Amino acid sequence: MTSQTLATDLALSAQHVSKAFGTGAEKVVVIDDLHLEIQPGDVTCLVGPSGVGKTTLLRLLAGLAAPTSGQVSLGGTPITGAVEEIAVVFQDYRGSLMPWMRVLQNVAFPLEGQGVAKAERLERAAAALEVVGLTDSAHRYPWQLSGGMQQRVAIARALAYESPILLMDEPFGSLDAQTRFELEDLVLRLRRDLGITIVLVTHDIDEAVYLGDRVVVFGGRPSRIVDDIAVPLGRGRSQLTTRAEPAFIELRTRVLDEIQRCGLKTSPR
Ligand SMILES: Nc1ncnc2c1ncn2[C@@H]1O[C@H](COP(=O)(O)OP(=O)(O)OP(=O)(O)O)[C@@H](O)[C@H]1O
Repeated sequence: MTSQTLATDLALSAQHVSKAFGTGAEKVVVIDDLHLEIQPGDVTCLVGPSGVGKTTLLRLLAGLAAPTSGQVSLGGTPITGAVEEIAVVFQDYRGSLMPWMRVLQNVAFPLEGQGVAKAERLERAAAALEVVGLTDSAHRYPWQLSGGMQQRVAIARALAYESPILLMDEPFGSLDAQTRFELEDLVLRLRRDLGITIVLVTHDIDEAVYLGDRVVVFGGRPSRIVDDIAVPLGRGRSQLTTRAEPAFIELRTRVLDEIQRCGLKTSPR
């Protein structure tokens, strides 16, 4: 995997997408007539106040939930369920790893369901662990690892699918700041070295601006896109210098302002 590119030219898009939960008087429309096109090769960060529908949208984009109306498509082909071109990483890495399986097996295991032969499963798992810097921990159990390492295992598992698109839902929300910085830089490396298209939901405005080629701000109920910002910070970013750049500070202020104008709370770091 280290020498392989996972770049795709397939655009992931939501067209006229609406999503409602419940029925009758209980019905809540969370997303209404949303249009969003994810550009291949970009890191696109989705931000917005709590409850606005970010996770719901990510699940729709992943094919893990169906829109009430409208369509999600990949390269023009409608998505009606999970597809092998899209992998997903959730915040709750503890719930997603199996404690009785060693790290290598945890990464390799889901490939069994895809019909991948055992030797290739192990090879792909080992390559994915190398990408996330965990080769030395392949034979340990998840509970022997720190939270940040466990989330690296979860990322490795997604990489082992060799999917060109990675959707991440608050992947670093429960990690300490230093570990978070390391994993943010891992995300940038995945995009740079493997060409992976990444969509990342975060509450952290600084993280969104640091990682994003584009930051999409959601607000309102039903939710709509209140701002869609191209981030002109180049691709060679550094935790120390990028975050101090005037353009970075200007963008984070703009995003925070947008979210505060939605009248709800989120957390700048
Ligand atoms: N399965 C469900 N059934 C009913 N309501 C749901 C369901 N899933 C989500 N919702 C509702 O949809 C709204 C959006 O939820 P969602 O988790 O997508 O928001 P979010 O922006 O990701 O929030 P957070 O930032 O707090 O994680 C919330 O009001 C939530 O209660």
